[in-house]
Amino acid sequence: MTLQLGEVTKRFGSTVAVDDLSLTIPEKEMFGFLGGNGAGKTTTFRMILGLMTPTKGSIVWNGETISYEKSHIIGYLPEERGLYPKLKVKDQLVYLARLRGMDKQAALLELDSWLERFHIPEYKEKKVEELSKGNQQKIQFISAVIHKPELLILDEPFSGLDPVNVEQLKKAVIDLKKAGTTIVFSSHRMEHVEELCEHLCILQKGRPVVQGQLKEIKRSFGKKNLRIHADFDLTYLKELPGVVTCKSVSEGCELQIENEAAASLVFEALQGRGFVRLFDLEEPSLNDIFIEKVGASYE
Ligand SMILES: Nc1ncnc2c1ncn2[C@@H]1O[C@H](COP(=O)(O)OP(=O)(O)OP(=O)(O)O)[C@@H](O)[C@H]1O
Repeated sequence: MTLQLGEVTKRFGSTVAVDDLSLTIPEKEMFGFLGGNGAGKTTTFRMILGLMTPTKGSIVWNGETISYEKSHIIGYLPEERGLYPKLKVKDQLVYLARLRGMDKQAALLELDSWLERFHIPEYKEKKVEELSKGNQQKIQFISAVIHKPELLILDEPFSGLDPVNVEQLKKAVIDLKKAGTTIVFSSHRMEHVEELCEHLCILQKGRPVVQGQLKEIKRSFGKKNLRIHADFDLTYLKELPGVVTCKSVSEGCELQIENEAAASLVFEALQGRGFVRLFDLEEPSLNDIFIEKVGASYE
């Protein structure tokens, strides 16, 4: 049950929001869908949901073209939250669950279990407008998952939450994945994507600039980070072959290097100079990759 986008394009007048995008999202996986502001993420989500028709291309779930009629198999947490402020949590969630084919009793049971899980059972009888922003977001999350969708789309699910609530929601998302839900989520927080996703795509102006398995993306980036803490001046290291950048930090420096051979050269160059407290070679972070691939277009 993969989700396949084939050469999808969406134009708004002269703006090309999504440009010939082909993607395969593996089933039962968590897929990171990234990009700077205006890259085309939300537009892609709306097309997957059948809320917008692509100008060109196909979107296929489980071998069938996706349409609005299939919305009961999809769960969606939109970036712009959209609950009715005056309605009680219980009435609102039961209503939304029934729209997606659940009966009232099943919806209430599921709602109770989610409210318990998020430690907010007392909010069931409250109006949405009486809840804090973070708790409204939890309710909106429940509305996206109450009907146990096969495919879950989360647009910036962690924005606006405090660290404890981020962890709670992350755990819920991980459990849904373990239970077999295919999840696509967007985030501007690279560390969340690194933690949760095996595959990802970074969009820029509607086109993928990076796509594939996170491990492979990191390996093929062609640069690594080297952290050195030492009791002597390290600025001479920036002249060595294979050293791309050298940033001084309070305890030493952080180098971007081309490969492991460059790390060996740096290691040799440190010998006999003084005490080295840390020499740590790391894969590039997703943040490094994002900034290099997408950052250039901001300049
Ligand atoms: N309904 C619309 N009418 C006209 N242009 C639109 C419409 N929706 C989106 N766009 C344009 O399409 C492009 C992609 O927007 P989109 O909202 O998909 O980006 P995004 O990646 O979700 O951005 P962000 O991270 O800021 O939420 C932008 O240039 C936006 O202005």
